Amino acid sequence: MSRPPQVNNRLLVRHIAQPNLINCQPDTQADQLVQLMDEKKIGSIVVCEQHRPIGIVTRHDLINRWLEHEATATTAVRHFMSSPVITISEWASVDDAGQTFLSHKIRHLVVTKTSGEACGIISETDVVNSHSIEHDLFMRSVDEIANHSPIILDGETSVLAALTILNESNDSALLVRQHNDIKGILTERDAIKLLAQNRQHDILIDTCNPLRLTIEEDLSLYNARQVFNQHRVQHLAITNHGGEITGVISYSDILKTVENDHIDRLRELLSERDRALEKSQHNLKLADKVIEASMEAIVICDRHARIVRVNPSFTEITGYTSAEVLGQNPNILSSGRHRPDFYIDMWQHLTEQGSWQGEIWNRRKDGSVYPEWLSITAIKDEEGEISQYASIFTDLTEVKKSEARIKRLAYFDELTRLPNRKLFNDRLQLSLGYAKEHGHRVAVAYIDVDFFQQINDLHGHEIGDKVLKEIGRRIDQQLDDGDTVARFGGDEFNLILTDVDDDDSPQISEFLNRILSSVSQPMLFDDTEIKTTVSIGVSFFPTDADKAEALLKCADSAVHLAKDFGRNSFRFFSSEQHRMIQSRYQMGSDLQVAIDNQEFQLYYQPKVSLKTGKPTSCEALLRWLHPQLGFISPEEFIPLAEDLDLINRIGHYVIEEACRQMADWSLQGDTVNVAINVSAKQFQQGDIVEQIFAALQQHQIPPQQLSVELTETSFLHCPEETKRAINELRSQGIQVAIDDFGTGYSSLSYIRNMALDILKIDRSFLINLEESEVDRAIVSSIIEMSHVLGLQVVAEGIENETQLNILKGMNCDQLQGFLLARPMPPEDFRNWYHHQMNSR
Ligand SMILES: Nc1nc2c(ncn2[C@@H]2O[C@H](COP(=O)(O)O[C@H]3[C@@H](O)[C@H](n4cnc5c(=O)[nH]c(N)nc54)O[C@@H]3COP(=O)(O)O)[C@@H](O)[C@H]2O)c(=O)[nH]1
Repeated sequence: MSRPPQVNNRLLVRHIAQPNLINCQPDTQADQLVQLMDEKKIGSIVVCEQHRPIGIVTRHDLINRWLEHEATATTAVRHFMSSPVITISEWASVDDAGQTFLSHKIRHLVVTKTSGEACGIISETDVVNSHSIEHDLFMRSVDEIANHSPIILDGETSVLAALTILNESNDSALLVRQHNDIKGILTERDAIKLLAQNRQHDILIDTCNPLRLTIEEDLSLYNARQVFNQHRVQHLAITNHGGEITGVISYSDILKTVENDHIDRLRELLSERDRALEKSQHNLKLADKVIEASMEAIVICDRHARIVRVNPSFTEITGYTSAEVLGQNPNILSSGRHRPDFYIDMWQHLTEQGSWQGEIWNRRKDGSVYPEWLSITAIKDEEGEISQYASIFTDLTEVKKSEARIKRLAYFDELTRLPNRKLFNDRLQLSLGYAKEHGHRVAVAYIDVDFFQQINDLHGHEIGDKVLKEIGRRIDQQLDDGDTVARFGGDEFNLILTDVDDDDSPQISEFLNRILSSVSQPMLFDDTEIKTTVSIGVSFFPTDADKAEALLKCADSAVHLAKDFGRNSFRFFSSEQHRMIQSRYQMGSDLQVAIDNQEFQLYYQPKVSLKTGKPTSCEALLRWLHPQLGFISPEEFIPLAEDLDLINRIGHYVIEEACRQMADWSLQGDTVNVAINVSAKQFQQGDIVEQIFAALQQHQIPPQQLSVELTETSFLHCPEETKRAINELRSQGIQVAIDDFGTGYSSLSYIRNMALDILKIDRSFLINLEESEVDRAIVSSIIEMSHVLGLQVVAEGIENETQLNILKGMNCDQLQGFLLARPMPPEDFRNWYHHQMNSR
């Protein structure tokens, strides 16, 4: 049989128990017990059956029994013993024994072996004596605890009567008086002796036990105890300083006193223990709640790494219920992603350092692998041995997703999921580095969506976004491994092509044609069909540039070439373009100077009525006389001025000069109506209307003499501002014309909404008027529809009589073109005008 664990440094019952247990059989008679108790001078006898305690009889029980049932001295003890017997294991602590005494209100405990056999007895006194009570005994005097009102009986009292009185009282001794003096003492032990001698009936108490020994009442209990031990007595009478008997003190009173103190201390100890227990139970409950409610998964394992507890978050994360994992090793969660070394290191660290934490991949019940942040702590017991492992982990799946998203945002375009500018640049640098090392070529393409703004304006941004995504997808589909398509934002896409043979190889042209063809296929979003195209500009490393930024600039400039070519096409960057770019930069700075130096002039080109053949008005056309380069076409510098935000200053000159010229002609007696061109960007500035009204006012020109020509792009880029400006201009009598009709979006609904006066058909429709039936049909329709909308129609770019005759048949209102007159300086125009007005 294994020995119960020894409680460290704690006194055990077996250390203080009296081992020679006096016991008897259950059928032992009462009178035999009295003999035994008297003979052994003991206070109690244990009744055993097959060595197991089944009852107990004390001195007090026996006297009581004797007095009540005198005639039954032969009664077997089983009939009056106290049963069952409260026992205590020899391995229990003395404190536990003290607690048992208290809780059962008894004075003796039978000590048993682990087998249950009785092996000794322990009294409350033994427990008290086991503690260091000397100090307490010193601190108290006999006077403090003595019984100062003892039972005092006359010496003539019979023993039987005295015992009856004693038995009925709580006292264990009484004093005997003779002639007013205390002469003797009668105790329970004396009673047992008398019972044993069967003399209780025939004698008086004055003969029992003469008083031989007294102690003074101010004696310390420590000294009193020594007297008791020295004389082997249980009771003593006490005296005051005058030698007068003042009370009785018993040995057990002394012990009881200390015992009471001890019990008080024990009680305090117990209640402290209760409080601690309550607190720890409370803490346990709290810990329990925390574990249950924790958002983090918690796993508790025993010393053998077997799972003994998991919380609901564990089940939520792993999919395993508590019942499925209890008793299992946590390696049931292993994902297989870590090498065995990983786990070996982890356990080694855990054992040596007491904890481990880190990121680990585990597998859920459904087989999916997930990342978690795991902290394991080894918990040690009182002996310092690892008794448990507590693991806490959080699912990092969402964190990883966020990290991936942040990474994606940093390197990828959110809308199309294609690489963004940053990633594109990184990859381009890498590609160029590699190409330099190995003598390879790299192509960079700049892809711009044609008329994307119109898609947004017409169908809304949601569809616009879908179109961009689809274009990105279609381009991506055409790429080989190692190539990159990126979106920098807006409607721009960029390509890196790494496997390029030659700058103008059919291979790259075929590839670019595939992109053009793929993008131009119709797209269907819900019920909306969208058709769009792209323009592509391409530059090559190392031919065009050897740096990433320069290559992108070259591709950007080539895309303009593709757009000029009519869009839905690609163009390679050329050295001619390179020169043009250079000259464009130069022109930009020259333009600034031109504004300051007033290098501009206005030329005037007449418009003639088809019916009368007489001039109706003229169009003011801007000329820049460059000091070195001579005349520069507005087609060249107006877009540049728009790009450089110089158009407003230039436009202001045009308004001012046209009005000044009208005033000048007016002074000379000619009222000439003039049309000025207004760029879409001028509407964005916001004060175009004010500028016009101010100039008219300043030069005293009636508004009806002025008309404004604007292109369709003004409606597209800033429809609200344009509409407001048009309404204000028209409200003052200024006519508004839509220029170059047919080259842009050609929407008649715009024209109706904008409330215009004049529509100018672009000259591109007139070039092939004679040969092209389609063009004739288009022009004729435009004229007809314009008339329905109440608009005057001007056909521009008339260069020959055939065009003139065809337009006459179409009922066009006015004509403009080289056939009639080229744009002229003001003086020439005036001469021409006079000539025309005066001719027949
Ligand atoms: N925002 C401003 N734009 C202006 C201004 N002045 C001119 N422009 C625009 O520049 C473009 C080119 O103008 P220009 O070089 O002056 O060419 C005009 C005519 O010379 C040309 N034209 C006229 N008749 C014929 C012809 O029979 N054949 C032929 N090949 N060309 C011809 O057309 C231009 C006038 O076109 P339009 O304005 O569309 O009526 C041009 O777009 C101008 O609008 C300015 O001050 N501000």
